[in-house]
Amino acid sequence: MTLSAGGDDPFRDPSSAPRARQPPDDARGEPDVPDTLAVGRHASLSLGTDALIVLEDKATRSIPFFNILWADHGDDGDVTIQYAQPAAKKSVRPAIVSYKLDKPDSRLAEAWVARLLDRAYGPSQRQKRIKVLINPFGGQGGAVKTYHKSVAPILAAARCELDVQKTEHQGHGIEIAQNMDIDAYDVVACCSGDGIPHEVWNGLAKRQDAARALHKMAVAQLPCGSGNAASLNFNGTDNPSLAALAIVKGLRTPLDLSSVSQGNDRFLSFLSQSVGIVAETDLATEHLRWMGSARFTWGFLVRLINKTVYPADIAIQVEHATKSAVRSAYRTEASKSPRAFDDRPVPSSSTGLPELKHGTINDPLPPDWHLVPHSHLGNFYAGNIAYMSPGANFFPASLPSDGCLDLVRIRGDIPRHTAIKTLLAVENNTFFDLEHVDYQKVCAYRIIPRHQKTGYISIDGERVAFEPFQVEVHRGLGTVLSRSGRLCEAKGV
Ligand SMILES: Nc1ncnc2c1ncn2[C@@H]1O[C@H](COP(=O)(O)OP(=O)(O)OP(=O)(O)O)[C@@H](O)[C@H]1O
Repeated sequence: MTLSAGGDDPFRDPSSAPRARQPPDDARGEPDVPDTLAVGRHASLSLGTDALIVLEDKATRSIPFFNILWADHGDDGDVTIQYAQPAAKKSVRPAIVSYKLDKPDSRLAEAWVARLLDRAYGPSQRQKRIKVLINPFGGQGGAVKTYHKSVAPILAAARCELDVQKTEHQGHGIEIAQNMDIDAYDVVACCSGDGIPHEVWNGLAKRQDAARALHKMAVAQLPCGSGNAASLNFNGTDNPSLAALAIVKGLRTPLDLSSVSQGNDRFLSFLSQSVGIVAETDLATEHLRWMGSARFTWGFLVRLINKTVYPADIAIQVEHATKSAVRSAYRTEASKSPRAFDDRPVPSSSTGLPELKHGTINDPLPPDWHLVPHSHLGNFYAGNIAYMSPGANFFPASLPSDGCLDLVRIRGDIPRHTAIKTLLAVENNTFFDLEHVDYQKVCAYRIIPRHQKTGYISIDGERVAFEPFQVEVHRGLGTVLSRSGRLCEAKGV
């Protein structure tokens, strides 16, 4: 490769080019720090546009700033950089480069390391204080091993403060979140499936200071379960080591949470609510676990081919009724630049959960709502975020904090070939535009199943009673860490 001496070219040969210098930042009183550190006769470290350029013996390699976990300098001026190095099977593992400055200068090393960390973290909080919850029974039961092998080394290299606890029984995540010291941590990271994040949000919701706790505590997932939608959407991966890196670099992001009112209960949902084919496929195929993810496809096909219908009466508060309105709402948000800071006001410690604007399922239907019979309903599926499972971007227009759920309704009596086309369209990202897929943005609804004694209702992937329920969205009530600060890591519309 020919090395040029161009000013901004990250691949320039620093030994032959004049050192590029950043103007001093008078406001912060930073010394004049060069982009490039000479660390040997034929070696240098340069701050490029998006990456650290390591030149050694005329060979260059670049380490994206996103992958830089930490950097340190010693009194003698040596510099040590820890980063997440790509490894097999789309994963990363920590690696180190360590160099001595040509001329020991600990002030220069300190200032350069500070600049490197600024580039590496941007507005993301460094050295996050993380409460790690590990569900030893999540997924195939490998969460403890996965944590120690793939996750902990990344978090430790990034100098995160870690407090690790295993969940010991069902509902333990609720208890832990309900009683935790929210000022001692920045993040609760769940080494689990989607079940523990669901529990954590519900535990935070039970506190006297629910609004503050849900605002303060970012809930993240280190994917170790059978359903890992939270990580797919916010970390952009279901690989545990890459998810750890995404959490290290994640930006605080407001997330809508919905209240579900059923019987005399009120609880929070962060992911989805489904009645009909998706709920039944998810929950009634446990005995086919040996099939792996094929169990969903199989369960789906059987019900599609039988043209199963799930009649219900439904009342909806619609926010965007047509696909063009939904698309335009999505594009307006997606065109904004990444959100660097969480600009929501911090709720006081005496603020609990928001009041229900539309009452509970036991209250009369609000006066402006209308129950509409859906006698041929096949699929009622409300989603808060895009991916429901790998390759299943069911809600491509979803926005984490638009105050809406994306609601999909499909009739159960559509022709079989159309139904199969629908299934394939989810994987091909053409689902949204299918004519027979009704897709709206809604802020509240009530659904009452009819003419069925038993059946399946899934809230965030967990089975609840087969009874009427009502849902209302609370805009930006919860907090996650995401890569963009405002969107899911999914192809939009
Ligand atoms: N030590 C434990 N023993 C039994 N159950 C537990 C334990 N810790 C957590 N759980 C329960 O495990 C359930 C599932 O958790 P999680 O989402 O992590 O795993 P999963 O494999 O994705 O789930 P699923 O079994 O729903 O597919 C949660 O309801 C949680 O309460």
